Amino acid sequence: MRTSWADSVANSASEIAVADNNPLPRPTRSTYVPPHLRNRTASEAPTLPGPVTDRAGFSAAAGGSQWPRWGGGSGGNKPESGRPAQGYGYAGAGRGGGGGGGWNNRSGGWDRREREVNPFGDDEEVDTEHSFNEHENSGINFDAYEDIPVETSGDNVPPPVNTFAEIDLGEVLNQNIRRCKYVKPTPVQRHAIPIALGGRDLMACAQTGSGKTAAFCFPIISGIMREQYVQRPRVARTVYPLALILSPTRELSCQIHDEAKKFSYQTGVKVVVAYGGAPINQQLRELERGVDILVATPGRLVDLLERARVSLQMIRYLALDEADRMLDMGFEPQIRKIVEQMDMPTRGVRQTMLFSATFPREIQRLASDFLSNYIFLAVGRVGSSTDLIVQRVEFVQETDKRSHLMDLLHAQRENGIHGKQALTLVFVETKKGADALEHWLCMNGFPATTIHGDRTQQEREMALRSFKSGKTPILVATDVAARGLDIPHVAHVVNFDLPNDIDDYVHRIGRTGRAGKSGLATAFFNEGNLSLSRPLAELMQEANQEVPAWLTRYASRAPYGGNKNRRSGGGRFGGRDFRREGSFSRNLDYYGGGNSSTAAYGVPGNYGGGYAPGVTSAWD
Ligand SMILES: Nc1ncnc2c1ncn2[C@@H]1O[C@H](COP(=O)(O)OP(=O)(O)OP(=O)(O)O)[C@@H](O)[C@H]1O
Repeated sequence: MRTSWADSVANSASEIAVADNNPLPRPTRSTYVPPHLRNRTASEAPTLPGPVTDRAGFSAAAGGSQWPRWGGGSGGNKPESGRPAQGYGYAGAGRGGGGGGGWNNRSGGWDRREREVNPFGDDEEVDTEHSFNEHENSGINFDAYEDIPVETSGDNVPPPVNTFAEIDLGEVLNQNIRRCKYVKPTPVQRHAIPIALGGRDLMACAQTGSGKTAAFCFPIISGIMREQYVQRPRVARTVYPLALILSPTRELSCQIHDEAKKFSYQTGVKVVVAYGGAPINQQLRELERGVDILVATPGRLVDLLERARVSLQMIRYLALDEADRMLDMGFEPQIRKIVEQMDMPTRGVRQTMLFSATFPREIQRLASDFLSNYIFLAVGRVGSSTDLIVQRVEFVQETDKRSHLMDLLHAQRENGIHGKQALTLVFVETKKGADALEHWLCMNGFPATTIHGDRTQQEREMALRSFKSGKTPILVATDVAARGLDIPHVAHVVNFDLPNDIDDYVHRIGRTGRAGKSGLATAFFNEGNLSLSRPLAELMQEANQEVPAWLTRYASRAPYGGNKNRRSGGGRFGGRDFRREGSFSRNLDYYGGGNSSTAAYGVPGNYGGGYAPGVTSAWD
């Protein structure tokens, strides 16, 4: 019988208790000793593993742990891959080999830990059992993700886990996970975390709001915690982060930074963010205080690299969030520069993880340049939207859009369907259009603010704060707010102007219906959106939405557009790992509900190439 994520939530505390007392063979786990209590002898610091040929990667290890314990002590073995794979448990976390080295070689040592601001705002000890039983996320429909089909392809795919307790990320990180009230891993976390802990490169595609941030943050933080002895070069004013997380927008980088700070609280792992539009000196000062994980937007990072204030020489982990956006025409040259033309260890030496809710095949092909013997993971159909979001499409002529929006907002206000705190995010195509609509809404008694690339960073951040707090419950945005932003209580996303690309639509509507909550998305469609009619109708159908008859008629007449080759094999489970076009080995794993996945990876590319002109304007 399948165990659902939701059902398991209720039982998690007991599962964890059982896991802790389980007499069955399980990975042996030495007691985790916080870094500040460890013996700090610098003599045994290993250097960065040298480049390797292709890695054999994951293999079973004898002796209780399913995976080899390369991340362990100075006497431990290294993986063939040349970089550490992490087994269950700490295997001594490097201490067994004879004392160990310093905590990396950060200046400032442990004392800073004492001054670390508590990002949870709780200063009491976290009571494990109580915390796991607490349902802060009450109202979250954890079942919602259970019927999602999961596909993995690649060699020797590490098996998924069902609970955080099975993974053993380390007690401090576990405690932070409990503080976040994450009781069970989401499906993408169940699969991606073991893959990443196994040292494997990963291309992961999972629906919006399904917990991808933690899926890449946990293994990185845990990995850095294990690698206590990395000796970093000492070059005045240059810092050497061990992990780099790149994202396309400033706001998203800030959000990932905030999340990563929470997850790494009291682990000794330092997270710093660098993004454009904010004073660089302040960011430089932060960097100088020490950095293990650098979260950055590409533009600001290139600046820091060119000033030689950051070196990528010690990077062990590279994560690209919204990876398909990062590799599209707007960003690809910058990403290539950062990854291939600076001093970052080559693929195969570093571990590379790419995450997004959408992964057009042509972008997958590009992305494979950055990956080595990687595993492809798809949770749900690539580029699909979650059926937690009720999608409506209304035929509205350009000239009627404002009054139509007004009707929606009035109805929403009167019905109070979504409660007092309901926030509405309205997407428009241009920056000027955003300003004009915001002004008009305010004039008509609807407090609104706006976020787009022509606003200063300060204005952007203020707008976001004002929206989040409910002070201005309507945010008019360009695509700068389309990806990644996790804003609680967004009940309604309105596509006032539809995007040209269906993937952009998927990300936009994904600002609601997150973490198992439901949401509403309304789109205004007219003849100007013809090319989107077919992919939109298909997407809605796949997400079990009601497709208006008029949209079906438009779709049947429309040329195939609005789609960057997302859907190739047809059917719900078609269109996956682009390597399956060849005879790549694969492994399919279902949580039920999925249709047969054996559909051929059909039709060859009809990649239209590129994004609509102007969409990069708001990106960093
Ligand atoms: N295991 C978990 N249990 C409960 N909530 C979780 C869990 N993992 C993540 N979340 C919450 O789910 C929400 C969405 O997570 P996240 O922002 O990582 O989604 P995402 O998949 O990256 O979405 P997007 O594709 O839009 O970037 C966040 O509020 C996060 O705190």
